[in-house]
Amino acid sequence: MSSVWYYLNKLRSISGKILYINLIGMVIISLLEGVGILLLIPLLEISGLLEMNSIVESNQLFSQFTSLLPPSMLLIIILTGFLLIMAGQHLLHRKVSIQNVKIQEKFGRQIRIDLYKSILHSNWSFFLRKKKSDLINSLTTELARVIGGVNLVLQLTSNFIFTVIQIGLAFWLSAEMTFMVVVFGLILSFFSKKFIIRSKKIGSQTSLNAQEYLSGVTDQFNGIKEVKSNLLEETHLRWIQGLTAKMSDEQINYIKLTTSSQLFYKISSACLIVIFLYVSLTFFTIQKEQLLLVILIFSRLWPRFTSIQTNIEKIASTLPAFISINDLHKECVEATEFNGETRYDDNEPIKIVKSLSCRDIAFRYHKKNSLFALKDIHLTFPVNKMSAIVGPSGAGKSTLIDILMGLNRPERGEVLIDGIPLTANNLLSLRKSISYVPQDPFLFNASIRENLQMIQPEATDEDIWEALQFSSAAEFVMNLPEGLDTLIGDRGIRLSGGERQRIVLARAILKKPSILILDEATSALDSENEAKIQEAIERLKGKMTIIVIAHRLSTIRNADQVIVLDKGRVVQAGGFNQLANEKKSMFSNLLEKQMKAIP
Ligand SMILES: Nc1ncnc2c1ncn2[C@@H]1O[C@H](COP(=O)(O)OP(=O)(O)OP(=O)(O)O)[C@@H](O)[C@H]1O
Repeated sequence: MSSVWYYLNKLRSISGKILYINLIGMVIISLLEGVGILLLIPLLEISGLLEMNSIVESNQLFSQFTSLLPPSMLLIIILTGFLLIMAGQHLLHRKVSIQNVKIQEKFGRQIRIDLYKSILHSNWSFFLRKKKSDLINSLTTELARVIGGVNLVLQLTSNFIFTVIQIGLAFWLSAEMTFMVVVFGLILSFFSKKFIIRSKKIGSQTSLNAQEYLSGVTDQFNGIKEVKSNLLEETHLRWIQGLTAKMSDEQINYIKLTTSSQLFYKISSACLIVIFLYVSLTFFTIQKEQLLLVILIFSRLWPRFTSIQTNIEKIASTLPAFISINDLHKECVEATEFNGETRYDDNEPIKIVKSLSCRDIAFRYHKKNSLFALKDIHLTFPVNKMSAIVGPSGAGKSTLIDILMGLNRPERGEVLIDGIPLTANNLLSLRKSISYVPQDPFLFNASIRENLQMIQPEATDEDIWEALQFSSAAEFVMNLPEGLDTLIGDRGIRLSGGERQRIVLARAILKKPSILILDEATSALDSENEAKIQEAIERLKGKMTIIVIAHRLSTIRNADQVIVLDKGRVVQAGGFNQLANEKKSMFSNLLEKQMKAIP
């Protein structure tokens, strides 16, 4: 329940005093409804159906009131009063309902933003641990269940207020009878605990199924080429048939559960009325007028008991979503990269004067696992020089880059910027001065211009064309149907791997970084384009610090230094020719293999 309290508190702080005003509105609506029913008393008296003075002592109030009115006007006055009270109640009800939706929307929007923000601000190791589809599921399905759950709590509160007021009115009419019904209601709610527990269990299953569904569908569409080329359609169809059957069963079980709890309540209410009538007529010599009124009130009250029960069951089924969203939120807070006051715009890019370096760095992805992805790393990346990192697959090249960018924190040792350790204080500034081109470049579903301006919103067309020219992308962009305004990605035209890489490179250059990091940036290029990018990088040399991860050693011939990694350690470092001449070394081996591979 602590997760529910957490979100109720949030609701309170997000909505402010309007929440309490609305709760008071609900109380007034319930009171007006009660008064409306009480007005039936003088009506029934006038109609001669009942003799009201005989009902309860408190009704003498009505008699005193009605005796003040002229008898000929009595019916009209009471009917007008009834009409005004009902109209007032419905008008207020409308206002409160609209206000409720406003409160719910504001709350829903705010917690969506808060969760999204805390996910975005989490550190890189959080993203390495988490499945993308689970995060999407949390931000969509689970969050919607939490918002729905909070709305249910609001409904429960209004039901509760209504019920308490109605009980109060019923007490006024007959304390013994009301006491009996309330005791009966409490006994029933004790027995209906098992429905609530089962609801929570079904709710947990709902969460698991939704997670499995989204994760499976995302994986399969991401790998649709493998699915089609390996004829895996049938296997995946069987998976979805199995999972959807499980989801249907779970929904049917939930409906069975809620309908049986309602059945339980309805049969119990029939029993209650029978017992009530029997006890009243046999032991309490109750008058028929009083009986009629109490039945009138309880016929309105009892459905409220049932809906309180249904509300609690529904809330129980959303509890697992509350717990999972709350846990995710806590995990994000623990994994926050920067503290809450950090303003992204306030940090200027860092100006490196001498070098970026690593001092005695060691890093493991899993602390329990003794395997070090990097160990004993002492390196210096001189400013405005080009450094290349090479090594076999799994050597730790990408891990080293992630540490340099401050995405991963070393377990031992530190990254130094001109001798100053990289900490949370200068991390943002460092990131602002870096442009990174990943192995698998990502482009948004937008035009080429938007994709480039995303990183540098104030870039002019001239800047964009210059960057495209630089990355050898200008020619093919010019030939696209709408030039810079051509849509790319899923909804636009498809670009080849090489074209995508050149656009992403142009985007990186547009930022005018002081450090350019290229992770296999030329891997998807043909030799002609690769040569063009080589020329471009040559042009950049001396203007910015360039760090390149390269598999194709031909691309790093002109690097100022080459660092060779193997099994997480630096095994060689020096100039290209110097390393190539070190016989029987890792570098000369790699070089030899590549020479042989070229026909
Ligand atoms: N998220 C991760 N969780 C656990 N281990 C990881 C993770 N990422 C990488 N590793 C491990 O760390 C080691 C270094 O991986 P890294 O990706 O840095 O190598 P690499 O030299 O960049 O390889 P490649 O050239 O194939 O991209 C490998 O043993 C790899 O299995």
